[in-house]
Amino acid sequence: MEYQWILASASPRRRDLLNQVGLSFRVMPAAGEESISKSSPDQVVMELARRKAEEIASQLSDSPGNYVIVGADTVVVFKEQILGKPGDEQDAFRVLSMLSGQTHQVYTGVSVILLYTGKKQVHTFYEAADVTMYDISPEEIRDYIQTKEPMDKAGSYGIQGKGAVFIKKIHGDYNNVVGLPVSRLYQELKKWHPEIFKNHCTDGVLPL
Ligand SMILES: Cc1cn([C@H]2C[C@H](O)[C@@H](COP(=O)(O)OP(=O)(O)OP(=O)(O)O)O2)c(=O)[nH]c1=O
Repeated sequence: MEYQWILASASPRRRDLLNQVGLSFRVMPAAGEESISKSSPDQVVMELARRKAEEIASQLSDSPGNYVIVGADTVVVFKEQILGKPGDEQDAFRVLSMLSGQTHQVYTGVSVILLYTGKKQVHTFYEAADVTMYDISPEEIRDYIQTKEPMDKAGSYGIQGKGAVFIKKIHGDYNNVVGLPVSRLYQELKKWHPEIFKNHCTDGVLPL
């Protein structure tokens, strides 16, 4: 069976990560209703990821063909607070001051919807990692915010960008912090529906 892969995300980082592993896919960003009632971080990221994938699945439900739709959501968690993207620069300053010198968690939820021959199947999981930051001075935080890099990122930093200079150590999957745990995604899908990789790898390396 032939599948078309769809990344239900506007995140350039997620697009880069899927490209990195050689998948061929189309991007269809979901508007994503990101408000959610109070819940644990793992439930929050799985629910938000599922909503993004569901939104695109409903747009494609009348289109002929078979689809693999991938949605994801990333949050930072510190002392039981769930931190998404900063509301403004002041908020980014507050968040980075809080994370300075501390260890926080990054949760990414991933939801995959398979649409085939009129059927729908959903598989959702999450991955978490610990990230420890060096002390960051108020001046460094101000300079970093000037770069604008924090503004579209959960926890107000990008480990893959200039924010790398603040990272002391990480325990877990680096790509999970960037926004998509591609190895876990691959391992989950290989178990769930190995045939969906067929003919979808730009270089023929993936399975297989
Ligand atoms: C912690 C961290 C997050 N992020 C990013 C990943 C996500 O893109 C973003 C969290 O916001 P999300 O709402 O997960 O994703 P998004 O709005 O960018 O894209 P979409 O909803 O369309 O899928 O934070 C980094 O790029 N680097 C980091 O180190």
